[in-house]
Order: sequence, then structure tokens, then C-alpha cells
Amino acid sequence: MFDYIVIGSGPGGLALAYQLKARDFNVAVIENDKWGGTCPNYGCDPTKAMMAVVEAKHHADQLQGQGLKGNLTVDWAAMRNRKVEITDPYAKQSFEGLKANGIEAIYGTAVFTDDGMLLVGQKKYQATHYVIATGTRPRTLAIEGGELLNNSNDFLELDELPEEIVFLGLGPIGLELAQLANAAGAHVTVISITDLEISNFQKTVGADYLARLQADGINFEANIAINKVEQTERGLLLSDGKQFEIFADYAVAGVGRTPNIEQLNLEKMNVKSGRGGVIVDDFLRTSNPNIYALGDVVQKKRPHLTPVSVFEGNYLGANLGNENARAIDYPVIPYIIYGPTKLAQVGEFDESADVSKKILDMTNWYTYKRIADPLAKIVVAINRHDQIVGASIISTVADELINLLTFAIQRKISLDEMNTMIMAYPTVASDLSYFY
Ligand SMILES: Cc1cc2nc3c(=O)[nH]c(=O)nc-3n(C[C@H](O)[C@H](O)[C@H](O)COP(=O)(O)OP(=O)(O)OC[C@H]3O[C@@H](n4cnc5c(N)ncnc54)[C@H](O)[C@@H]3O)c2cc1C
Ligand SMILES: NC(=O)c1ccc[n+]([C@@H]2O[C@H](COP(=O)([O-])OP(=O)(O)OC[C@H]3O[C@@H](n4cnc5c(N)ncnc54)[C@H](O)[C@@H]3O)[C@@H](O)[C@H]2O)c1
Repeated sequence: MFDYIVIGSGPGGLALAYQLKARDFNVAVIENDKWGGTCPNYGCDPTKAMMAVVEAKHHADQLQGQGLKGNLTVDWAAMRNRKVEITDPYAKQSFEGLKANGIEAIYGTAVFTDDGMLLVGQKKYQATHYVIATGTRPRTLAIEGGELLNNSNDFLELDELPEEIVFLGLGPIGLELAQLANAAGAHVTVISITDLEISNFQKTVGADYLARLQADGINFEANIAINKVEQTERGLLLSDGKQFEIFADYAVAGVGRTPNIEQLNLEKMNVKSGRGGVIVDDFLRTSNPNIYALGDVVQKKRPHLTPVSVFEGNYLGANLGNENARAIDYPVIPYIIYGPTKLAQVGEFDESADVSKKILDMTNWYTYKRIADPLAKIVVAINRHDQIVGASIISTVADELINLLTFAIQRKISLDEMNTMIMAYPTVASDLSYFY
């Protein structure tokens, strides 16, 4: 009998398991795929390991004729092999880490049984409390020939890069994978079911971002709902049943993710769920008092990101079994779409009498001139206390700047306070006081 069984060994489940173990609870983690979950095996880490190569090429391209000579090319197979070398050891290390820390690591698919226990293979396990941390998987499209579409996992495993690739979806998966394929020499088209607008980002920087990708050679098609995929002699044929048709050697659906809940038998345990996943309250409790849920598998408005799952894991790790548990209180959450140019956003932009918004073109600031960044822009929202409350950035180094602004927003740092600090120059941090 365990105190806690955590179902799913992703970043959220692991953060929780280690915290509970440190509090001397008897803990088990169950995993039915690669230890460590989506982020290190199929998500953040593999994509960003490959993106590092693409970023280096773009940086060199930007300095062509300004001291650098000679064109660089991206070698897909070598880039993929590097990704494998970096990320492959993680699953084993993750499993061994659990064992070394006295956490029971059980391999197999967990299914709740009628008597409130968990069945994994032929064996039953019992705990006082269970935590569902089973994440999501790629969403499939229920269209004719939908099985001919690949997903992000398939794409990242490709040994050779097909020549003509179509991506469906204008989310981070479609946009990031399209940039990897394009940089490695494929002819890439991204098909959006909506207008060409990146949702949740400030419009001006979102439009700049798409223009950058177009300038890099990616084609975009807007307001097209693909409803049929066929295998033809010329390759895959994707069509919308009206006028639109496109041939491709390979097609990837980046159309969102589906919560991993069907296998669990949640109805038996009276755990309520919706289309977005398991329903929880502000204490991450499900409708069953003995079962909690965290991470991507939870139906929530907040973004599905590794640091959010870890935050929830840490929250439960500190609060489970604690009579004075406090409701979860999320900080502001930064969000990035990666690429050689990054799009990053944090905070709120609701303009009111209290909040004003300004757009600064930073392209000619020394920070960006030095690295020959072709476009650097920020939208900042400032309140009447002279505190930054929102920031939306496009630049090569937006991933660095967004975290500093996250800190400034979360800590409510005003211009006066910012000016009490000295930042190393020239860095993105040395520009911070210019945003007020
Ligand atoms: C291509 C891609 C790129 C991404 N890039 C980023 C990024 O740059 N930055 C970022 O912050 N986030 C990124 N994400 C999102 C990030 O990977 C997830 O938010 C994060 O992994 C969620 O963690 P989790 O612990 O909630 O779930 P997961 O990491 O999904 O872990 C859940 C685990 O539960 C297991 N499981 C499921 N059902 C069962 C069962 N019945 N029994 C046993 N085990 C089960 C699964 O196999 C899985 O290993 C990316 C995702 C993808 C797909
Ligand atoms: N940089 C990052 O942090 C990062 C990178 C990759 C993935 N992720 C996470 O992975 C998750 C999944 O990403 P995603 O891009 O698949 O999902 P998403 O939900 O962000 O975007 C899905 C896209 O698919 C489109 N779409 C929906 N139905 C469609 C259809 N029938 N045909 C064509 N297009 C359709 C939507 O309009 C949208 O543009 C997200 O939760 C995200 O947080 C994060």
C-alpha cells in the first residue's frame, strides 16, 4: 500500500513524486511509455535541440558580408542524430533517478478497477491517494484519409527529410516544425484553418513573425479546412472538398493535443472530465476526494507547458496531506514560439484608464544592431504605478528578454526600482529601463 501513486512520469508527475518522497511518503510512479514524459522525449527538448542548429545558421546568415563569408547548410540527418544523442539518455536517467531516490517506478498502463485500485498489466496497486498526471498525445483529424497524416513524434524521428512537406495548424507545433523542415531544405507549406493570425499574441508582433517566416521561404495558406487526404502517384493529395488541393511527400497535423484519459476508467472512480481533460478545483482536486490531477491532462485555460506542469507538481508536493492547504495561485506565465526569430509574450494587455500600451521598434538599438537582428520589436503595457504588466516581443533573443520581464511583472518592479540596479552591458537586461 502506497501513500501516493502518481500516474505519468512527465515533468509534472516527477516534480510531485520527488517532493512527496522528500516528505517521507511512500510513493510510486507509473509510466507506460518513455520515462520523463513528453517534454524530454517528444516535445521541448528534441525540438529545441534541433532548433539550436537552425538558429546558428540564421545568426551566421545575418552576418553574411559583415565579416562572415560562405553559406552554411543544415544537414537534416546530422541535426536529427545530434538530437537523439542529447535526448535519448534522458528516459533511462529518469527511471534510475526514481529508483535511486526510493520511489517505486512501475512500467505499464494504469487502469482504475472497480475496487478503487490500479491495475498495471496483471498486478494491482493500491494507495491512499492517486494523482493523474498522464499528459496529452497528438490530436488526430477525423477526416477521410486522416490516417495518412503524421504527427510531431513521427516528424522528429524522420531519417531523411521529404522534399515537399505540409503542416496543418498555426500553433507552436506547426510553426516550429515548419521552420526546422524549411531550414533543412524542404519546400514547406503551413495550412491554417483560420486567418493568418497567431492566437493569443499581440497582433503586430504576430504579423511580423509570420512575415519573417514567409521571407525565409515558408508558404502559408489561410482559411482552408482540409477534409480529405489521399495517396496518389504524385504523393499525398490534401484537399478541402472545394477548390483547394495541394500535393505533398509528407504531411503533419499540428492541430492540438488530446488528454490521455480514456484508458484510466475515470467514470468508475467518479472523476469528472471534459473535452479538455480532467476537471479539477483550485486545489487540483478532482470530483473524487482521493484523486488529484495536474499538468497537461487537466482541463484549463492556462497554457500547456512544462513549467506550468512542474509548478502544479510542486504545488501538490507541498500541499497534499496538509490540512492548511492553500488554493493554487499561478504567477504570470511566459510563452514562446521558438525559431531563429522568437515570438514571446507574458502578462496582460487590457487597456484601461490605468493601463497604457506602447510599441517600440528596437531594431536600431545597439543590443540588436550588434547581432544584426533584422527585426526587434516590443509591445509593452504599463500601469499607472509605472509597473510593466504585459510584454509581447519579436526578436532573435526574445526568449532571454521575456524571462526578465516576467520577473519584473511578477515582482511589480517600477522604473524607480529598476533604476536601483546595474545590469551588465551590452545585454538584453541593460535595456530594461527603456521599456517604461
Ligand atoms: C513538439 C512539442 C514541443 C513542445 N515544446 C515545448 C516547449 O518548448 N516548452 C514548453 O514549456 N513546453 C513544450 N511542450 C509541452 C510540454 O511537453 C508539456 O507541457 C509537458 O510535457 C507536460 O508535462 P506533463 O507532466 O503534464 O505531461 P507529459 O509530459 O505528457 O507526461 C505524461 C506521461 O504520462 C504517461 N501516461 C499517459 N497515460 C498513462 C497511463 N494510463 N498509465 C501510465 N502512464 C501514462 C505518458 O506516457 C507520459 O509519459 C511541447 C510539446 C510538444 C508535443
Ligand atoms: N514553444 C512551446 O512552448 C511549445 C511548442 C510546441 C508545443 N507546445 C505545446 O503543445 C501543445 C500543442 O501545440 P499545437 O500547436 O498542436 O496546438 P495549438 O492548440 O496551440 O494549435 C493548434 C492549431 O491547429 C489549428 N487547427 C485546429 N483544428 C484544425 C483543423 N481541423 N485543420 C487545420 N488546423 C486546425 C488551430 O487553429 C491552431 O492554429 C500546446 O498546448 C502547446 O502549449 C508548446
